[in-house]
Amino acid sequence: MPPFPMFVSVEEARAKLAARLPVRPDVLMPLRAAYGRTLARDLAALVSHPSATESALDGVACRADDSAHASADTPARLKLVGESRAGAAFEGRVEAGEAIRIYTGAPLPEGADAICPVEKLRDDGAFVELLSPASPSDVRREGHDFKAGDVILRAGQRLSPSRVALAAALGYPQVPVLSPLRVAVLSTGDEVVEPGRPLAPGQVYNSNLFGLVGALQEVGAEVIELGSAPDDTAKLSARLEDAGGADLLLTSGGVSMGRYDFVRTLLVEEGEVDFWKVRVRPGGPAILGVWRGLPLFGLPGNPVSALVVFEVIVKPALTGRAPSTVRLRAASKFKSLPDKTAFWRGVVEEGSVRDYGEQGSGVLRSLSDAPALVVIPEGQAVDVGDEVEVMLLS
Ligand SMILES: Nc1nc2c(c(=O)[nH]1)N[C@H]1C(S)=C(S)[C@@H](COP(=O)(O)OP(=O)(O)OC[C@H]3O[C@@H](n4cnc5c(N)ncnc54)[C@H](O)[C@@H]3O)O[C@H]1N2
Ligand code: MOO
Repeated sequence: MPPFPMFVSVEEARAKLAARLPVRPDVLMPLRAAYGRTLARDLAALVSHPSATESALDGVACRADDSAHASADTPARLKLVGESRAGAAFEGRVEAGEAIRIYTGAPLPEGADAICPVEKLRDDGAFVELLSPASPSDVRREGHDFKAGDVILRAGQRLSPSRVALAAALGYPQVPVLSPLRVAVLSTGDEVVEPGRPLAPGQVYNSNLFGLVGALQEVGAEVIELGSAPDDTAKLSARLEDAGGADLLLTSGGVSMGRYDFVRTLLVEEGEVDFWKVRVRPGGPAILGVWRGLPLFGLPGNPVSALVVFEVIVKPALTGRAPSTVRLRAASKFKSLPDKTAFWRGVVEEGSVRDYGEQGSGVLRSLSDAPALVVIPEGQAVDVGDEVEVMLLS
């Protein structure tokens, strides 16, 4: 028996990796640089939105009672007493029988409680005729979206474009975010070649490095690119030593059963192993350990396995969030092995999901053509028409 756990579940693998990551300090970051970062604290609104009760349309503001029976045949005739523009409010009060011109986002004056849009008006300069009743529902109340003091954004949320916009709307020029994790990425294998160089038979372009750098950037990590290392323990160690300042070493390849699987032997012989092998398909041979004081997660070399294990284990550990899933009807059969959760590449069509067909771990097109992972827990089979859990990848 090896002196470390083997065949851990996906959840155990996530938890063990998360436990190896350092706690990240908060930093205050200008909002314009914060896209993609993770909020470190809840954000409460500093102001209300809208900041005043305002019009949702271009038209006139008046009292609803004055136009309750207005129609094209019997228009309501009201006296124009002014206008309210966004940024230049009407300071007076709208009395019975009066209206003001008003524009979208402009403050509603006192006395008025309804809006009639320009399409339903005749305007002769001094008076307006409303051809249909002015509507109170076209008034946006102060604080209708959020009120000052309401907690609107939450710690742990990733700042997507809409959340960055929302943080600005709440009134924050800077936001507290988690300082990014620094992740060093290294591909291994004598056969791995950088694109742009000639490829001899038996060699393969280093697709894992590019996929993993992109996946890390997507989760807001700071990436240290280490390129690739040959199947040689001394050279592998030398490359990993270049990862100065990294919080995590992320490698691909060299973790399975072969004699040249040096990432595994490096951890077993020179480090500490938290686990080797996960009850997952694809990606079973993944390994986690510590080498010279740094956590090292070894992804399998097969390109689909590397990216799937990143999505289902590494990304949740880095972000602290389990993958979000949807439930869809299966349009083909799916099954897993008794002791492995399967992540099938699936195609989503018309609200259901079908098997992509080619499920080989070396066929990257299965992920790029079918960026949906159908999750089949250990020992389960799914029939056409059953509901399945699906992770939608970007
Ligand atoms: N006897 C057994 N053999 C294998 C087992 C097993 O249980 N028993 N597991 C298989 C599984 S599952 C996987 S996944 C692979 C994982 O192997 P390694 O992590 O050791 O990866 P390598 O052997 O180094 O490479 C596998 C495959 O991927 C290609 N590769 C590697 N790096 C890259 C890269 N950066 N870019 C593109 N492609 C890459 C490599 O050329 C190989 O074709 O082991 C099975 N074997
Ligand atoms: O998982 Mo390996 O990941 O089946 O090729």
